[in-house]
Amino acid sequence: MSGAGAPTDQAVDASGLRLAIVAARWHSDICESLLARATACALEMGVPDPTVVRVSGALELPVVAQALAADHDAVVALGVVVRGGTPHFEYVCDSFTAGLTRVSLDTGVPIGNGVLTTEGEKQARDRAGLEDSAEDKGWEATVAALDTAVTLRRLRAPKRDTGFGIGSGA
Ligand SMILES: Nc1c(NC[C@H](O)[C@H](O)[C@H](O)CO)[nH]c(=O)[nH]c1=O
Ligand SMILES: CC(=O)[C@@H](O)COP(=O)(O)O
Repeated sequence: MSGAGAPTDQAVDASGLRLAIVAARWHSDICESLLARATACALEMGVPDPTVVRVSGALELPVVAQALAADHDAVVALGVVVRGGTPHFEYVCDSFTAGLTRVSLDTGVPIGNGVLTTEGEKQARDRAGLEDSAEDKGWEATVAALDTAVTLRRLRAPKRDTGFGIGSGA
């Protein structure tokens, strides 16, 4: 069953965080649903005003995600890649996936991957958070990115001086 084992009911207080969403235009009706669900999730998690930009296809997602990471605390990448009749599907999927991971590690900014990679349109629609979809990958990618950003904010916060360190005279 698709989505089995995914975390459920994740709630994140991401208020104050800067979020950007970059969405591809291929299979546009499905992409629009991914984008609507990502923005709805952002609002629910305390981020009512994410930056939203569009690119042509999945291959263009990493370079724009990299630019957005320069001044945002989290980025969500959305798109739909459906297998066609040539090996191009494999190259597109390998390229954008490796690209988004590299951007995240290079910049230290979480990149939520909400790009559907499917054998056909039905599988994509079933994961796009539509009325009759079984899964909501736009929402999931946004929760994951914001949850990670909140964790990083906590890890990177200056450590409080408890006054019990060496030489504190305590
Ligand atoms: N076939 C799909 C593509 N292909 C286009 C590439 O992503 C890229 O825009 C092009 O090769 C020019 O660099 N993109 C998708 O997002 N979804 C597809 O199904
Ligand atoms: C993922 C793709 O690039 C694919 O949709 C393109 O279709 P084809 O492999 O038939 O050119």
